[in-house]
Amino acid sequence: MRRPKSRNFRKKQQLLEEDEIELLNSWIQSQKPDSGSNPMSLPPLGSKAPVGRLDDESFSRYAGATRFQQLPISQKTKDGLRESKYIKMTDVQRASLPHALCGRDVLGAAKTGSGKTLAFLIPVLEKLYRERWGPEDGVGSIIISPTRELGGQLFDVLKSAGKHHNFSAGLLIGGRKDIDTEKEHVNELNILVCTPGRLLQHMNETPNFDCSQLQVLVLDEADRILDIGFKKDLNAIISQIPKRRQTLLFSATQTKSVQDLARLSLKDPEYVSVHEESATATPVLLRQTAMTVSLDQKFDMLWSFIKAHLNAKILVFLSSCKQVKFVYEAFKKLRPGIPLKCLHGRMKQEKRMGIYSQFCEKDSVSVLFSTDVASRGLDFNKAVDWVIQVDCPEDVASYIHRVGRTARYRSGGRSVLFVMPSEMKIIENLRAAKVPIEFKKVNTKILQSVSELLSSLLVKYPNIQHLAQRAFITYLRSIHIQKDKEIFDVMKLPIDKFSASLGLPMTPKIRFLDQKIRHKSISGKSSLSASENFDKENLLEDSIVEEDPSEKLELSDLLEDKADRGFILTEDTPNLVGGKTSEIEDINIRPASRVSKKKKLKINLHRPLGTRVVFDDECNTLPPLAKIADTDSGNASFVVDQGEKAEYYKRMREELMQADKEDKLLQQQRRREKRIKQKMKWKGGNIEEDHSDDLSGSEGEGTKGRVHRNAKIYFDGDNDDGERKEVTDNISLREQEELALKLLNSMHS
Ligand SMILES: Nc1ncnc2c1ncn2[C@@H]1O[C@H](COP(=O)(O)OP(=O)(O)OP(=O)(O)O)[C@@H](O)[C@H]1O
Repeated sequence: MRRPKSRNFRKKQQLLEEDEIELLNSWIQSQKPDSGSNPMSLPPLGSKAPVGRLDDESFSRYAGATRFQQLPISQKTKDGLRESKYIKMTDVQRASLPHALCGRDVLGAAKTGSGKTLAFLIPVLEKLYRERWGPEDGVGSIIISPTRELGGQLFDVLKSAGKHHNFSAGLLIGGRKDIDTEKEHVNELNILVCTPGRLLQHMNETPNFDCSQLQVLVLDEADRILDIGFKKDLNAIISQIPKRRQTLLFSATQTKSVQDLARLSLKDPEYVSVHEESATATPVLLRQTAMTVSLDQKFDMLWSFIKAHLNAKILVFLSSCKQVKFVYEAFKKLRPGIPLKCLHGRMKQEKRMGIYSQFCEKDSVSVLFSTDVASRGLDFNKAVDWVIQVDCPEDVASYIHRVGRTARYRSGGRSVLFVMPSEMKIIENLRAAKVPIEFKKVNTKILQSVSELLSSLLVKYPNIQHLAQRAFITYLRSIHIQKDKEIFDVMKLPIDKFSASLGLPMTPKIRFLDQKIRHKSISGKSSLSASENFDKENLLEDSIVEEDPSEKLELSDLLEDKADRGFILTEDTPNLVGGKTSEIEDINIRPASRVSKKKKLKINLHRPLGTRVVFDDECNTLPPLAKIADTDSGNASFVVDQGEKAEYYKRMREELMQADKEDKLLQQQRRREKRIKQKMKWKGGNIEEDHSDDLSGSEGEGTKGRVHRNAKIYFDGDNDDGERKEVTDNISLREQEELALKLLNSMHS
């Protein structure tokens, strides 16, 4: 704990601060274009030297500034930075800080991991400091992040760089239960780090929420926040904050859309793009590889990769929550020999944060399966060795952010992109965007097939089978809804093979695809049926693999080099099992003989001829029990026992027959009850109406009397004809006679 400072000390400190603020303010004033001095002039866009010609004398001493200590910023910020080990500025910090400190709007673009966070946090702290912002002034700055995890990370950096300031700051992100406590205190906060949804919630629900004094608005990952997904929220937020403010937008893939900038009412923004002229759009120390992997081999490839990199920290991107859940749960059961984790938007917030911080731990090796929630901004303590993109990113920007989770700030990293033959256009796009990606063919021979293990697992664990079905559907849907149809065409996918590769006993029905196929054949674009179409694609894929001479060359290269057998990449793969022969043996590499892909696909086929497919109540297929996995014993092993299989079928059939019988009985029972109810109703209603007739005493009074005399009175008007008939038929003759007698009696009396 700090000892309370004496009054004299505090006074002295205050005077010093006042002097400092005066000095900083006069410096800022001198940078204004109409101040008579030359405005600070920065190099043209994309210049390699971030801070170049600075004509103004008062500013010249900052021209060559390379360290934070040399900047015209408060001692408190300097101390915070020094203690957090931030000494030298990065390019983007050197280029943008002078502008941002002068109060200008900035559009900052720089590669992933290049230090953009401090480039906007320092100006926030400085602006509020110079304005002598205090608790009574309320919200002075809002920093918006697209994801909760990134919000948390920004908040941590803010806390460490700004620890000597007296501002109050809060992290407002969705999924937190303590919204009421937040509402009580949000007006006392000076700096809000938030996600758009939560901020808007406070704007709409928190009484007296006031940000009318806002000084600085920051959008981290600006292009993401400005895109369609956040459009409504962001527009609503912007409409509630003052127009007179400083706005800082940062991203590795910055927006240049005039419309976006107009939405934010930027004033002559400075576009600071320090790497625009760089030879590559991605970090220099990032080595990027792409390889063709057919859809049905993706999981084999992923499994083989993980098994070959048991000492690495690997981040794996998949396209949907369902994919992530399935791969995580299934691989966990198969125990690859490395801790597995998963992160997606459907998880509870505490769990999400817990997983995120566990994965950040420096020395732990693990695999994190994630959706794009982890694709932007997250630093993971600079500790990720590999980024694997199992599913193709939706565009180049998304690719750049995903791979940017490794090779951050002076550290190296590697990435692998699995591309399906139908998605090859993405490689062209990436190269056009200056992404240096090396293309490698896969050595399918050294792939370990996981599909067989999966199909056994699905038999044993119905919940995983359900996850597999969901993963299958959502993956196809994710492709179906992609905008870039040149890359993503669901009709080109080997759907049956994909289903088999997930271990599913048969391909689930895909409604949206059926419609698409029907539409296609009606419009005459294709005379092929769906399966014919897919078969054609499959054949195409096979022929590509079989006939490519370059692949043959690489295969033989690989086979000669034993160190590379652990995995698929040629040349140097630093995180390979690395010469540890015992581990290489553990990997259980397939024999090196050339197995044609077609043959392999046959092995993957999960529905042998003559297998009966059994459906459950919800029309899901029940597993045919091709194999039973004994995964609990640690290593997944197979028991391919015919007797056991037959026993399984018998049991299944008996269970189904029993269920059918029970269903029929239940149905009968329900019908009977309904009949009785209706009869009772009629009888009760009749007596009641008789009584009412008695009371009215007049024949013509009310319809009820008339209805009684009508022969077809017995049934509820809501029932349909079919049901009426059924009930009529079921009233016995005796009952009808009784009824007629009753009616006659009532008429006579
Ligand atoms: N001046 C600096 N000196 C030392 N380390 C720094 C400096 N600036 C940033 N870093 C470190 O570099 C890493 C990346 O920084 P940051 O997260 O700000 O990058 P970014 O450009 O925002 O990346 P992304 O585009 O992925 O969001 C962090 O670990 C951060 O602590």
